[in-house]
Order: sequence, then structure tokens, then C-alpha cells
Amino acid sequence: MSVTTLDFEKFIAGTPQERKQFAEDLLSSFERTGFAKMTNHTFSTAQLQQLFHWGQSFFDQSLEAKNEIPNEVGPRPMRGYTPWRVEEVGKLHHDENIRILTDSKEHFDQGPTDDTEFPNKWPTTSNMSGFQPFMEAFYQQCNNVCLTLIHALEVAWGIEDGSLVARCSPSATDLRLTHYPEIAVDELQSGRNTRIAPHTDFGPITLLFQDSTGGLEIEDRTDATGSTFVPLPPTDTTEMIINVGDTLTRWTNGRIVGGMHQVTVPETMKGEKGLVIPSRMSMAYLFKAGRDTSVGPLPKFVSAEEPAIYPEITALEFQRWRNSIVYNLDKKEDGVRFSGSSAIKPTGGFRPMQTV
Ligand SMILES: O=C(O)CCC(=O)C(=O)O
Ligand SMILES: [Fe+2]
Repeated sequence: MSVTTLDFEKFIAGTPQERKQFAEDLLSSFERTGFAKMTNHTFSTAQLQQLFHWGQSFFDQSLEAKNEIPNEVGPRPMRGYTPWRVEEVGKLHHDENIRILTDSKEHFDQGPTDDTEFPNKWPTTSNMSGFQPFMEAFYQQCNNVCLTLIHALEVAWGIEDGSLVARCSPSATDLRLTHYPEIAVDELQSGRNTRIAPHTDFGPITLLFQDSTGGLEIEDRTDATGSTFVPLPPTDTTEMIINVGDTLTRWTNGRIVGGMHQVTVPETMKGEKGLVIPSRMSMAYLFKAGRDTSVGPLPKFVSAEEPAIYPEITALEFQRWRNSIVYNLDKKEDGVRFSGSSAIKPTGGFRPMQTV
């Protein structure tokens, strides 16, 4: 299953024909695989090196220092630092016959700069003083790329200019730096742990940069059983990966299915006993719809023949529901009101959540 690589330049500075072609190729890669790759995405190699450098500096701090800005786990957007083995994304699409794999990661989450509802948490130590300005600028640049890609979908669908972009404002995106500490191959092959379990992201799309370690895999849709994953190796670490998330699935009434992905043992180390997989880092720009925007199907995708299969629910309520699952809050009071909603259309062997 090959994921199409697109040239962003063709959309931002191309001829009308090139823009149209870009939009159509993006849509068709999304429909076929749930993913796309992109070059000329406006981020320089130096900027991406700096991103990973800042990530390294953040995670290299002592646990005590990182815990100075703790993420308060709850059915809400994440902010600040979350330690190893707290979040369990494997619970999102879990098949009761299969044991949930525990994630082995720590992460830093950042929201919009001016977010007063869920304010950001920044390290205060002097050696981290450049982190906040760098990350805020990086966040803004990612937002511009995402809004342009959402506009490309408007072009591909021939819907009114700005109508979909308007649904993504004001920004409610979460940017996540994830660090996967080094871990023995045997531990990941024990059937209990993984780096990040198979999941789909919650927003319309996600931008992803990974370091050169490898281990990212995507669901192979050419396998009818739906249980096969294929590696998406870091051929060029400056290449941007884009994946479809649950919101686009819901907006399109199930027509574009979210790209299921996981991070596990890098291909070259599979089956090896006694080896240790080096630590790994990624940056996921988990683009979101505006908090008050509905993630129910768009009128374009609903008809008498194809009635809406997803309920109207705001983007924030949707995120609260999904986070109540990954943080094991779904049995508690705050999670029960989300009961009965279905996040995604079934893909292959993965079933959607039944009840919360
Ligand atoms: O580390 C990666 O490459 C993937 C991260 C991811 O899937 C996420 O943060 O949602
Ligand atoms: Fe993800």
C-alpha cells in the first residue's frame, strides 16, 4: 500500500491546474490509505533539527523538573507533561478478544498560545527559556499548513471556499512532543507493551514528524482482514506525514476513514532477541476543529440514501469523550454522558467503541 508524496509548493504557488491536481491527489491518498506525505511544507531542515533538539532538552530534564508542569489528567485537552505509561490509546478501538497493549511513552502537550480555557504550561528553568518562543512559532506555522490543507479539501470537493476552514477556527489544536525511552525488543514483543498502540487521532488531520529511529506503522488497507500493519519508515526525516483523524471521518459521514497507526519495533530489529531499541521522538500536530464546531456529518455527505451515521456533537465534547477513554475515566461520572456515541466506522479487524 503506497502513500502518495505531495509537493506543497504546487498548491501554494502552482498554476490553477497544479493546485487542482494537488487537491485531488491529497483527497485520493486520504481515501485510499488514510495518509499522505508532503515535501516543501515550509519547515526547513534547521527548524526541524531545532524542534528535536528542544524536545530532547525537555525530556532530558529530571522527572522532578518535568513534573513541575504536570498534565492534569481528565476528560479535557492535555497540557504540560505526562509521564510514562499513563495514557493508553489502545483502549480507543479495542477488540475485547485482544489484550490492550500498554503504551511506553512520555509526552508534552501544548495548545493555542492564547488559550484561557486550558492554558499552556511551560518549563521555567533558565536552560529551557527558548523552548516556549520556539514552540509557539512552530505551532503557528503548523496551523497555517493545516488550514491550507483543509482549503485543499474544499477545492477537491468543490465546496464553498472557506466553509471548511471556518470550522477549524478559533484554533483548538494540541501539539504533542512524544518521547519513547529506549526499551528492550523482548519487552515490546512480549504481547503486553508497545510504544504507542494502534489508534486514530481525534481531529480532522494530524501533521507528524518523526526522528530517524523507525517503528511507525500504518494499517494496510489492501489486507481485507484489516489486521496487518506496514512500516512507514523515516526515509527522509524532513518529510511530513499527514494522517486522517476521526473528525474527517465524521464530517464525511464515514467516506474517509481515519488512518490507523502505531509505533512498535523498527523493521530491522523485528525478531531479534536481547537488543535494545534506541529512544525515539516525534512531533504530532493534532489539528482540531473549533471547540464549539460540530463534528457531525457535513450536509454534502448526507442524503436520503446515505443518512447521517454520526450524531451532532461538538469538537470539544468529542475530545472529552475520547480522552476519558485513554485516561481510564470512562467508568467515572464525567465520562458516562458520552455513552453510545461511535467514533469511527469499523475498519478491518478493529471495531469501533461500543459503549463508554
Ligand atoms: O510517534 C509517532 O510517530 C506517532 C505519534 C502518534 O501517533 C500520536 O501522537 O498520536
Ligand atoms: Fe497518533
